[in-house]
Amino acid sequence: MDCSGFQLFWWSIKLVGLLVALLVARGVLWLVNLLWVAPRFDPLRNLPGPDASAFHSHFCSVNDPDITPELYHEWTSKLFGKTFRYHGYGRHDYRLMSFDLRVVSHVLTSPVYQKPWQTRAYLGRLLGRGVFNMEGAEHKALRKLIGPAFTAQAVKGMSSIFLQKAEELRDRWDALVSANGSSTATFDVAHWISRTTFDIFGLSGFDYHFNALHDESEEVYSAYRRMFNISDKATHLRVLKQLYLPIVERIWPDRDDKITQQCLKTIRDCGTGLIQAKRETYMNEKSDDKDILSLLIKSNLSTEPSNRLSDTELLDQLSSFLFAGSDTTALAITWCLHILSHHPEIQSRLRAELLSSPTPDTVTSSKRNSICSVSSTSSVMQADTIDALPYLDAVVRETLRVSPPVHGTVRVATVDDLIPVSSPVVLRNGKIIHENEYIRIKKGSFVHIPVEGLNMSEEIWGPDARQFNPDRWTSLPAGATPPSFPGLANLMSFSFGRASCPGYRFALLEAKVVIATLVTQFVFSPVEGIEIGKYNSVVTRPFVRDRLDSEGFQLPLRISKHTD
Ligand code: HEM
Repeated sequence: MDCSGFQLFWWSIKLVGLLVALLVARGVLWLVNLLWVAPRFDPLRNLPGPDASAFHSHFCSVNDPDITPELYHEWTSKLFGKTFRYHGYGRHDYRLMSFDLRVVSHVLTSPVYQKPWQTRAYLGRLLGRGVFNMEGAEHKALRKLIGPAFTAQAVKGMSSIFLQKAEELRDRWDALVSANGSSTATFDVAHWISRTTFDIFGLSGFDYHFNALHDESEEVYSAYRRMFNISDKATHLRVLKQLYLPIVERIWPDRDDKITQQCLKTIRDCGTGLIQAKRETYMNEKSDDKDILSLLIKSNLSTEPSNRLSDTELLDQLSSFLFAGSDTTALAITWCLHILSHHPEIQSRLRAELLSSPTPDTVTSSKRNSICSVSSTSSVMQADTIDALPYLDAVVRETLRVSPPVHGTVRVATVDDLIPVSSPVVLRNGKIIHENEYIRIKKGSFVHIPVEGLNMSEEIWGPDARQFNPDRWTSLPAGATPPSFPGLANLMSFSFGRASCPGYRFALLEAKVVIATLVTQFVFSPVEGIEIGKYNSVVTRPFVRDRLDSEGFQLPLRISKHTD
């Protein structure tokens, strides 16, 4: 190497060194700002709340269903009041949590608060440009477009599917219970109910037969199931990799990434064909199909062409509804049977109401094969009868109150904001924020909405808030009724505001129909020698204590035929 070549080499080394040093310095500055500087100016710092050491997180506590009812009670009524902050990923990470409905309403209704980009990006990988992935004007337009698919009328139009599948499940269980000449059997009801709600959504969502109750090998069903299972079991590290290093998944996909891609392809191939066929039928015959996809296609075609969704986007909505509505409703039904098994007197009273209610002629199965062919007034009447039963309604709502399938949700402030409070907040420096004054929150701060906590707040529901008592629904305290309590269906379980659950009527009717069909036929009791625990991921699932790792999520129950 001659002298000038050596100098060039030497300068290159220096330049690279300088760049590395600058990058390291930037990283160090970023860390110093994140861990020490920014937290000092975070207005949430002054709020009351539990303390933590440098890398201590309260995530484990606020996500542990074994302790949250007691913990929230202690935090709100004894230690911090209704509005406080806790620590997310360490002491520097202040997060707001509130049981003050004015604060909660502000956060859930103001456009300032959005679903965190992490949630949207993660779900976007699986569900594409679905409703979960959208925010702002785009989200608002989409909610308007999907509205017609979830009206009370539209949901009633699907009731024959709910009845048909509930009866199919009842018959499958009947066979299990009667096997070997017995009249009692013990099995995992959670998985059976999940198969049922998948089937129901296949028919009422896309007019598609998953046939999961019959067997679980249908390819689109398997694709959804495998994909959702992978996402449900994803470790923290895996989620972080997918969010912050998505390129790794593209260049070097692991087994789960490959399976997810295959599943997405299967779903897209089938879904695109379905959408094209439905659209053609609608354009040619103005068909009267009542499944959600048909209603979406109609709504889409009657929207301004510039605002219409593409076929892929339509399919992404359907996948999002399936993701949001299938396991949630299955869990509502599953938790209800679990609770009834522990409250035999409530179970008997419910059964008595169901057996004494007038039922119109049942609809023959052939009429119910596809929602498109259903013109059955009697199934709507039957669903209407079921829907109107007061004790069933109270049992279902009370289950959703004490065991909400979605235990909480999170929003992030997109700009600095002032949040009005209705209960005083005593700051750490002794200053008081009075009613109708504001707490400050800075852009980027996370707000945790404690769905389960609000459902069990003594302040809202009275001193027996943490007990299962369906009778409370005949005379709710003033604080638990509108306008004081804004939750959909009088619960926080479906949230409320801009991104509340559009499927709540669907879920309530589906749950009632399935529970009514099962409880008239069977008696549910707990399995001796095991204890059922709750596990919070995005949803709250049941498991047998000490057997989660070996056997996964399940809810075994002892089921016998009702004979009286
Ligand atoms: C018992 C059953 C159900 C429960 C407990 C439930 C609960 C919820 C909750 C709490 C949210 C708000 C999440 C958030 O704010 O981050 C939500 C959103 C949503 N739910 Fe449900 N849901 C249920 C059933 C359904 C059904 C049956 C469907 C559709 C058929 C559905 C579709 C959706 C959709 C699309 C969203 C997103 C709304 C948006 O982002 O604008 N859900 N659900």
